[in-house]
Amino acid sequence: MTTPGSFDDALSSVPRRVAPATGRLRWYFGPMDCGKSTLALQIDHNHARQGRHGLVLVRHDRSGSPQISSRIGITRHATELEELTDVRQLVRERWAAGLRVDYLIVDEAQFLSAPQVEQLAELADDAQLDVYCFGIATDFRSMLFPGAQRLFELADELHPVQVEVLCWCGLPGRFNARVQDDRILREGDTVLVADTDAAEVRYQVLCRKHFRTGELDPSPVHRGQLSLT
Ligand SMILES: Nc1ncnc2c1ncn2[C@@H]1O[C@H](COP(=O)(O)OP(=O)(O)O)[C@@H](O)[C@H]1O
Ligand SMILES: Cc1cn([C@H]2C[C@H](O)[C@@H](COP(=O)(O)O)O2)c(=O)[nH]c1=O
Repeated sequence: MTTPGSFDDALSSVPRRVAPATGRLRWYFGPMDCGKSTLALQIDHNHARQGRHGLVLVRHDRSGSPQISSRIGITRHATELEELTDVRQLVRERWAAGLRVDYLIVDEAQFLSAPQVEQLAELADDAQLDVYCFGIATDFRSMLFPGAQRLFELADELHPVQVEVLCWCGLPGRFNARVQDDRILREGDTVLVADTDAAEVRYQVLCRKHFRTGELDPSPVHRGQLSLT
């Protein structure tokens, strides 16, 4: 017996999954450039290869397009999440069209609102979807993004992404500094979509000491600005 309008009710008309889902909410986090989008695309590929059906979601990809783009060169179309998108509704629409949803991939998940993260937790619990979220934990001021904070609070699994991004001094970098005219910006909007090699405002991953002191690379050869010849 299912309650009309519930996930169980909506699920009853949907074809069975090929492989069992675990219904877990997973949060993969790390600084810019550590390989999160690459990992998101790899996980999607591995699930799809086994006949599982995923919904690939993104909020504010750097490319400006609704896609997940990895700097290693692979991209995949994704559904853009707007500020007020109800993720449960997106899944219900798939079910209503007779499509299966086994897992969700969400890139740039730091930009989600707290209610959207709660919706993902509900989908994991009540519809047993496997939910994989990827994003940076802290902003240019080293404060948690609201979406990241809610993920730390709610996720079943926390996964720091293993690839180290090095500060110019050689220490592992964890802080995403926002840089303009070779100075670290300490004030501004939380959301400013840009890349680590952008022209005007860019981001640079630093260790805590150099994030704190504001010291940027003293030898710009590391950023390809000097010729060695
Ligand atoms: N040509 C390349 N060969 C090997 N690794 C690369 C290449 N270009 C970029 N990368 C690696 O890709 C990673 C960035 O991946 P990406 O998924 O875009 O990161 P994130 O989503 O965490 O910002 C960096 O760790 C970088 O070392
Ligand atoms: C620190 C910080 C970052 N952003 C933006 C910049 C990029 O567009 C993304 C992170 O992308 P990546 O895939 O992890 O490289 O976030 C921002 O808007 N505000 C910030 O404070």
